Amino acid sequence: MMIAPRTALFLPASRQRAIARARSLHPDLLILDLEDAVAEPDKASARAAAVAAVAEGFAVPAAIRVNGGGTDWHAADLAAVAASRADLCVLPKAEDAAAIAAVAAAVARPVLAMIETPAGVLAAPAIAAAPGVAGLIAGTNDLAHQLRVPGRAGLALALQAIVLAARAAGGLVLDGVWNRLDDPDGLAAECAEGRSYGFDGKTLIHPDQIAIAEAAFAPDAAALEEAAALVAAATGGAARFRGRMVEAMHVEAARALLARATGKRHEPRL
Ligand SMILES: CC(C)(COP(=O)(O)OP(=O)(O)OC[C@H]1O[C@@H](n2cnc3c(N)ncnc32)[C@H](O)[C@@H]1OP(=O)(O)O)[C@@H](O)C(=O)NCCC(=O)NCCSC(=O)C[C@H](O)C(=O)O
Ligand SMILES: [Mg+2]
Repeated sequence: MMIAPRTALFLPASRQRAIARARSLHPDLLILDLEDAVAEPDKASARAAAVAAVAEGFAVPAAIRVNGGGTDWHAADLAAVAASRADLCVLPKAEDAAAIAAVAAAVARPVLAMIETPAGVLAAPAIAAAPGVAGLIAGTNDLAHQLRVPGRAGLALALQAIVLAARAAGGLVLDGVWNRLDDPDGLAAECAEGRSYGFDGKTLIHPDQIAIAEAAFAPDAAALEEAAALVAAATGGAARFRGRMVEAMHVEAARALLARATGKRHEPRL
């Protein structure tokens, strides 16, 4: 089980300047994209660039998002990831648990499955529990498109189903991207909403978004102080703590919060 990223930055593997810039960035995870961010004529060169980039190394863990099953590039992408030094593979438009297990076996590293179609949402519990799947990512652009909803409000049920499926399988779960590059307040608000749904972190598309999402998903000082006090005071069974009832699950949640806050965020435990 890897420590869940709070911030996962997508970048097109076809953009050398973005790759160069990413070397000095510190999201919890980089995702070099071969799928929708890359135009068809650039697919092969982007694949080679992604493999070269992860071979050179980044300061943080790096994933490669392959093209989906049924596309002309899928098999070559999987072979490239399998032979690469990528920490993770991201599979878009996941819909079938058995196919995803086969992808995880082929790339021989953990897979983050993107849930971004109605069929994917309905299959999310089986996908999250499939062998080799470390967690789920909500693909909100594709999901809104396919559900024919104009905005995030119409995604609420799907987003909560994705969180539910990931948690039931014990995996991590990341929220979708915020497209409006010039609206940091909107990003912060969407991060807060995603956190309230239970997401561990957010996928991002621009370096300027990293600090905003990191702040939104990091536990604040007051929460950490309270968690430490609760763990110290824990006696087992029901108890009064600062005016409220606490039981074992509250102590467990406090311990998890403290562990997450002190975890080495740039070293995934795979
Ligand atoms: C959205 C962008 C195309 C905007 O690009 P641009 O206008 O060039 O940005 P800036 O001029 O503000 O860039 C400033 C410098 O930062 C570098 N940069 C920009 N974006 C990134 C990045 N993501 N990672 C690393 N570095 C980045 C630029 O190169 C500039 O540096 P320099 O060249 O040295 O001056 C662009 O931000 C972008 O391509 N973003 C990522 C797009 C992407 O990966 N999309 C796929 C994932 S989103 C998705 O598909 C989710 C899901 O599937 C769904 O359905 O929702
Ligand atoms: Mg998508």
